[in-house]
This record gives sequence, C-alpha cells and structure tokens, in this order.
Amino acid sequence: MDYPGNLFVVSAPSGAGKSSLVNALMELDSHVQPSVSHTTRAPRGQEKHGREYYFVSQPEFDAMIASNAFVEWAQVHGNCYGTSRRAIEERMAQGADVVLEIDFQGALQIKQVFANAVLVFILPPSWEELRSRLERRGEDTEDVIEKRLTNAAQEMAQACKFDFVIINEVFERALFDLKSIVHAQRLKYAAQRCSRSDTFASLGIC
Ligand SMILES: Nc1nc2c(ncn2[C@@H]2O[C@H](COP(=O)(O)OP(=O)(O)O)[C@@H](O)[C@H]2O)c(=O)[nH]1
Ligand SMILES: Nc1ncnc2c1ncn2[C@@H]1O[C@H](COP(=O)(O)OP(=O)(O)O)[C@@H](O)[C@H]1O
Repeated sequence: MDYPGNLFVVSAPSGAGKSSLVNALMELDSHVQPSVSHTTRAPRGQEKHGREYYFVSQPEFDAMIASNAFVEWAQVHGNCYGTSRRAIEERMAQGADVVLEIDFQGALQIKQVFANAVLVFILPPSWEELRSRLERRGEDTEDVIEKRLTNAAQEMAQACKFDFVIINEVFERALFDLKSIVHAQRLKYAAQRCSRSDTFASLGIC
C-alpha cells in the first residue's frame, strides 16, 4: 500500500533564506519535492518559467482562481501567488514529501485543508541582517527592498502560529534544523505504519 507523502510549508519574510534552505534540503534529500507556484510577479535574475515559478498574467491568474485551480492563493508585496491543487495532490499521492515555499497567509490556508501539514517559519537573526541579505542578493530594486522590509514586520508577527520556527543565522545549523523537522515527521508516520496490527496478525507474530 502506498502511503501519502508529508506536506511541509516554509514561510519567511523576503531575504530570510527560505529558498536557499529549501533548495539545499532538496539537494540532500531526493524524496523532498518542491511545489512550483503560479505568480503574476515578473521573473527575477535567472528565474525560469516552470522552474522557480509559473509566470502568468493577471487574467490567467484570475481564471485559475475562478476555476478553483488553487488550493491556496494570496496577494503578497503587490503580486499574486498561488499553489495549484494538482501540483501537490499528485505528488503526495505518489508518496513524495512536498515542500511549499509560501507566505503566512497561504500557510494558514493550507493548514485548514491539510491538518497534518507541518508549518515552518524561518526568521533572520536581525533586521540589519535581513536588509543586508536583500541588498547582497541584488535581485530587487531599492523600492522593492523597502516594501518587503515594511511587510516583514507583519509577516514575522505570524511566526507564533507556525509549528516550528528556525532562526537562520548560521546556514548549516538552520539546514540541520530543517532536515530534523522533515525526518521527525517521517518517523512519526513510519512508526504508525509499523504498528499496523493487521499486518502483525496476518504474519502470525506478536
Ligand atoms: N500564498 C502564497 N505565497 C507564495 C507562493 N509562492 C511564493 N509565495 C510567497 O510570496 C512572497 C514573495 O515571493 P518572491 O517574490 O519569490 O520573493 P522572495 O520571498 O524574496 O523569494 C514570499 O513570501 C513567498 O513565500 C504561493 O504559491 N502562495
Ligand atoms: N544563513 C545565512 N547567512 C548569510 N546569508 C544567507 C543565509 N541564508 C541565506 N542567505 C543569503 O541571503 C539572501 C536571501 O536568501 P533567499 O534564500 O533568497 O531568501 P528568501 O527566499 O527567504 O527571500 C541570498 O543571497 C542567500 O544566499
């Protein structure tokens, strides 16, 4: 019997390091698969349609809302972002662990639909470091950086609603913490599977 995969949600203010951590996790663990969101934001830097995001127009995005194609969507920093239902349900049904990198609004919507979803919030070690990472990343204009820093206060205030909070100060430590959360969730369900008494009975053991 195939067992559905786990669902993890990673949220953070822009610049806190969520993309870096999720990408590093997926390089270490092939069982973890990303969910590629749809967005009306324009591509940044080397971003590619279908890799970081499906970049769509506002009318296309609105049509997906109208056809109930999103399991969650939200307006973030003036752009629309959404997770397609199909993107995650197919992968989870195949037993993959799916990671959503979405904002706190989407995370709380996901928890309503998937009660077992594990919500993880990534915090920067300080405001100064958050600003410095956005500036060093060099992918946003000064105006966009200011808007994202302004929004960060409201976003970080939501951290207490998440199952886990990771302070991304030393990258390797934060990655270890994220890996530990994923492994702990797997163990939790593996233990439940191992305790399937019907299997024990059919094998005639204990
Ligand atoms: N609700 C929701 N938020 C999303 C989705 N995809 C990305 N986001 C969030 O939108 C915000 C902006 O993402 P992005 O433009 O890639 O900027 P970044 O945070 O600097 O990487 C971040 O908080 C993302 O987590 C989605 O499908 N749904
Ligand atoms: N622990 C860390 N220490 C220093 N720089 C970091 C750390 N984590 C991420 N960064 C850098 O900060 C910038 C923002 O990281 P990113 O993953 O794009 O954040 P987000 O996806 O949350 O917007 C990137 O240049 C990344 O390399």
